[in-house]
Amino acid sequence: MATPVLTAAGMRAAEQAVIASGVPEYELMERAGAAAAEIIWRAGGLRDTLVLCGPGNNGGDGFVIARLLRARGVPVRVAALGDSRTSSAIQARAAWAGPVEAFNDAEPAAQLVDALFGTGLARELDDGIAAQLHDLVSMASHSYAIDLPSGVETDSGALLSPVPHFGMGIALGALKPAHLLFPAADRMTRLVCADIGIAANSSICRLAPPSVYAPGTEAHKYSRGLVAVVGGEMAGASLLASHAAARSGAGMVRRIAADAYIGGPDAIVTDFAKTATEVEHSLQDKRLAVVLVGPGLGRNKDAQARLDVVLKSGHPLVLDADALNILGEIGIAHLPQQAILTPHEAEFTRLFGQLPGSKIDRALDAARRSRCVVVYKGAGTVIAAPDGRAAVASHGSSWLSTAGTGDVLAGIVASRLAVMRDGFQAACEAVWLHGEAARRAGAAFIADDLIERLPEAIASRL
Ligand SMILES: NC(=O)C1=CN([C@@H]2O[C@H](COP(=O)(O)OP(=O)(O)OC[C@H]3O[C@@H](n4cnc5c(N)ncnc54)[C@H](OP(=O)(O)O)[C@@H]3O)[C@@H](O)[C@H]2O)[C@@H](O)CC1
Ligand SMILES: [K+]
Repeated sequence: MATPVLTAAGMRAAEQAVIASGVPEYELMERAGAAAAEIIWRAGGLRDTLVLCGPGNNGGDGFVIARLLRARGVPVRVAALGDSRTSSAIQARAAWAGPVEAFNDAEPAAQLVDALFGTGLARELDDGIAAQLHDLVSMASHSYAIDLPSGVETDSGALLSPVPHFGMGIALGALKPAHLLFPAADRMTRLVCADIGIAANSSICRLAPPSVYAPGTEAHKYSRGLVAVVGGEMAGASLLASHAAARSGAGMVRRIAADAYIGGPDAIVTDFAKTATEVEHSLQDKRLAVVLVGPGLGRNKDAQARLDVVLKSGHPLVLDADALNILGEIGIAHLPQQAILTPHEAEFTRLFGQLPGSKIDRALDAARRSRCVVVYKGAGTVIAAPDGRAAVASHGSSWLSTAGTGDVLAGIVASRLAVMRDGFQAACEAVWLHGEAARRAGAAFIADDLIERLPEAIASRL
């Protein structure tokens, strides 16, 4: 099941709904503290522990954690940043029977629990606080960020001040955008989400592993989907995209290009189309399920003419690379509805300008404006649909930052769209399969290696 992602305001609303149903706020704090203490106990056992508590409810969680770990025999010290300011945090502090040290004077411990700030962080940490937190985390062998690492902005994943790298992030009740968006997501080596009995409903989810279906017994190449990849005069990128599409489940792939290249897998048919009129003629095939345009298209007048006939073809479209760059110049008014766009950061800005908000907000805004599914690529790829659904991918590999991997992704998107026809689902499946192929390819791979791993990635989800 997809894990929901809630903003700070969404989390407060979910919390208020539970409180309105008769559960006291302090009970939620006890649940949160108990769930986190259980995780820490399992990971860290009887290690010497220092719990850092802030002034709000995140600090309140810290006092509960300290009390429950101590009850299990863990040697625990608590250091607080001033007085507790909320009624629940005051109650949790009162239930902690041990001493409370001043944060600035706290000595390091093998295990460090950061309960300074969570979703209520309003501004950057003072330099002294950030430096002390950094030192204590780096001197611990085990470190845990309660709800969020102190210093990250909940909704955007930005670092408001320097944030150390934690061994584990323990999200309370639901994931927040900062658990998946970079740079914050990179500050937690492992991430777990503790259930505290809050119904977290959201149209934004973490990208989940898909269920992929094998073709039915009646299937044939056209029922499984014929994908056309429209390229230009340079073969490489459109070949990569075509090859990736062929390895991702489509029944047949046809490359429509102006280059004279005749190598590549024999299963891929190349239509030599020197002019836009010839491309137009090739696209008149009613059996086409999806057309991908962009990889290797080029940006000259001829490329624009080719793109133009694709946009007018009436087929479901996937637009990538040079197609997005040309659209960035001529404007998104020319886009047919319900296409899938796969921009990286620079292409996204060219298409939509500088939009405000988090990467999730920007992707959703772009999807609404363009009435297309938007796959906003990069570390923490966000897939957004015009109806408000969004999925955030957090399991990509940093080795994906190499030439041609975008062409491969575009090919997978086109192929999954040909197989299933739902743009948002197809894009989600494609991003997951691309990430999984990268994980299986290991280190220092090239785009071609990813394609070879696609059948295994698909097989793992059958
Ligand atoms: N939602 C839920 O369902 C549940 C939530 N729970 C927990 O509650 C947490 C949210 O608690 P929260 O709202 O009290 O905010 P929190 O993060 O403790 O910080 C607020 C305090 O810090 C202060 N402050 C802020 N920035 C500062 C800075 N830079 N430097 C210094 N001070 C700064 C701020 O002061 P102010 O801005 O008002 O001056 C205020 O006093 C959440 O993450 C989770 O752990 C669970 O217990 C149960 C279920
Ligand atoms: K924290």
